[in-house]
Order: sequence, then structure tokens, then C-alpha cells
Amino acid sequence: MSIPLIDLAKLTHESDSVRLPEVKALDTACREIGFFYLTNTGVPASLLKALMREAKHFFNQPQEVKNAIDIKNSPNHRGYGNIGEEQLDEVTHADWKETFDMALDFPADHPLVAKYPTMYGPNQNPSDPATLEVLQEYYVETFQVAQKLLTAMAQALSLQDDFFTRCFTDHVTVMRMIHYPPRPEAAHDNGAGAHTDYGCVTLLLQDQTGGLQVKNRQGEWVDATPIENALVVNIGDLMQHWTNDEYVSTAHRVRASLPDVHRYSFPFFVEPDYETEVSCVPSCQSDAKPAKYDKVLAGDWIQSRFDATYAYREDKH
Ligand SMILES: O=C(O)CCC(=O)C(=O)O
Ligand SMILES: [Fe+2]
Repeated sequence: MSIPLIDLAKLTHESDSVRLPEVKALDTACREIGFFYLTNTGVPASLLKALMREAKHFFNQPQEVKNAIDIKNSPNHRGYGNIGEEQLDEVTHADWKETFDMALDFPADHPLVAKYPTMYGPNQNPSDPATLEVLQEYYVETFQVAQKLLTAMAQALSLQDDFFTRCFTDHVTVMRMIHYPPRPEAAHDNGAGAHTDYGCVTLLLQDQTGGLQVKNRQGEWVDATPIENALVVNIGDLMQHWTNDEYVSTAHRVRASLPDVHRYSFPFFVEPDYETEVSCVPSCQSDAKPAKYDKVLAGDWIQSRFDATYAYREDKH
């Protein structure tokens, strides 16, 4: 099974005859493979180029500059993660990649920071203001894409339009930059080990290198070949819970770059307010198919997944 294309301009079109078939196609993609390309996102191509440029600039800096904002020093998981820090596949190797994470910036005296200090708090920003500006702009633009997409998903699931978007007031959506450096010839080739994502949906921008693979229902690894200016979207575990396994959170992985290739990618992990109560939506349960999962707080769920993949967080709380 290949990865379908979904057009955001059609998903948000005012004419039913254009919008409804696309919402149906979105629904099918979420059920059958849990992955699709999103085209016509409205994010300016110039911003995507600027982001790529700033990522190269950021990761190219001397190690001590990056270490100054080491994620290990952030109780709430923001900043720079060195190679080997994250291991997505719990049974094989640490990932061959370096990362930078940012999210909404909550001042240290905000009540949510006191309540959930491992999820809310300040960012650790790159020192170059030009980089920060581009990252913030991309965060704002991509969050708008996420809101449109979540609205279309609510429609696909016969829910009120704002069923999902109303859970995004103090949300913990994370924007990440990843650099997969060339790996030494003899090293293992886990760029990112096989895993599912934790949140609602992930919107991924990738460069033209390739390497991302998706496991289809037949258990085969399918290449998510880059399409210029399109985002690769996948369903996360929280959305799978929310929909009683109707929408599938699908395993994916990244093969590490060849010895002389650098790859850059930008996942945007769309995650709702910590205190969002996630229990099966009405349209996904029936007498024949009762809710499979207990109600869970979105933040508790995401937290437990973080702790499993980042060694340093295990003794944090
Ligand atoms: O780099 C990629 O293409 C995918 C990364 C990914 O799956 C993740 O960070 O969750
Ligand atoms: Fe992922």
C-alpha cells in the first residue's frame, strides 16, 4: 500500500462538492495506513527554505555552543539533544541524530509550570536571533495547518468542528529540528529507530534526501519519498486511543544517511493541553465495539512515552 496525497486547500474548501470527498479521503488514509502527504499547506516555500538554512547553520555551530542549551539541563525537554541521547527503538541502538526542540514558552512562575514542570516551562533558544525568528514563524504557520487538519478530522469523525482544536489552549505541541549526520561506515544504520509517535498527529517536513520508511498493514517498509513543499503527516498514539483504534498510529523509522550525506527533517508533534481528557469519541464506539481504553490525561500519556525513550529523564521525577 502506498502513501496517499491529501490536499489541504480542498479539505478547507467552502464548496461541499470539493471538500467532502477530500475529507472522506483523509478518513480512509487515517484508517488504512495512518500516513499521508499533505499538499497545498499554505506555508510559504520561502519559509521552508529559510528553515532549512537556519537548521544547517544551527547544527554547524561548535559543539560547545550547542551544548550551552543542552536538553539535559531543561526540566521540560527543550533545547539541543546530542547524538546518542534518544533511543526510539527500545531494543536496538540509540539514534544516529542530533536534535533541537522548542514549544510554547511558559514563564517559570506560570501555574502550569509548577503543576507539570516536566512538560511546561521556558524554551532554551538558539543564540542567533535570526534562527529563532524563523523557528517561531514556522511554529505559528505550521500550527495553523494543524488546526485546519484537526478540524477536517473532526468532520471525518462526525464530531463538532472544534472537537479537537478546543483542546489546544495551553498545548504542548513541539517543533523539532533533526540533523542526521553522515554515519561512520561501520556503524549501525538507525537514523531513528522504529517507533510510533505519541501525540495526535505529526506534521513532518523533510529535505530531499529520503530515508523515512513507514510500515504498512502488510508489515512491509514503504519509502516515504520526499515530495517538495508537502508535509508527511502521521497519526500518533493519542489519536489512536481517542478513536478506539479506528485511526492507526503506524510504525516508522529512518535509515541513517550514507557516509557523506547529511539529512535534515522537521517533525511538528501536535499535542493538546496536558489536562485534556482523552476517551473514546462517540462515533468510534458501539455495542459491537465498546471503548477499549480507559480515560487518560493527554499529558500523562505523552510523559510516559518520553520517559521510555530518553534515558536521562528516568530519574528526573
Ligand atoms: O526524520 C524523520 O523523517 C522522521 C523522524 C521521526 O519519526 C520522529 O522524530 O518521530
Ligand atoms: Fe516519528
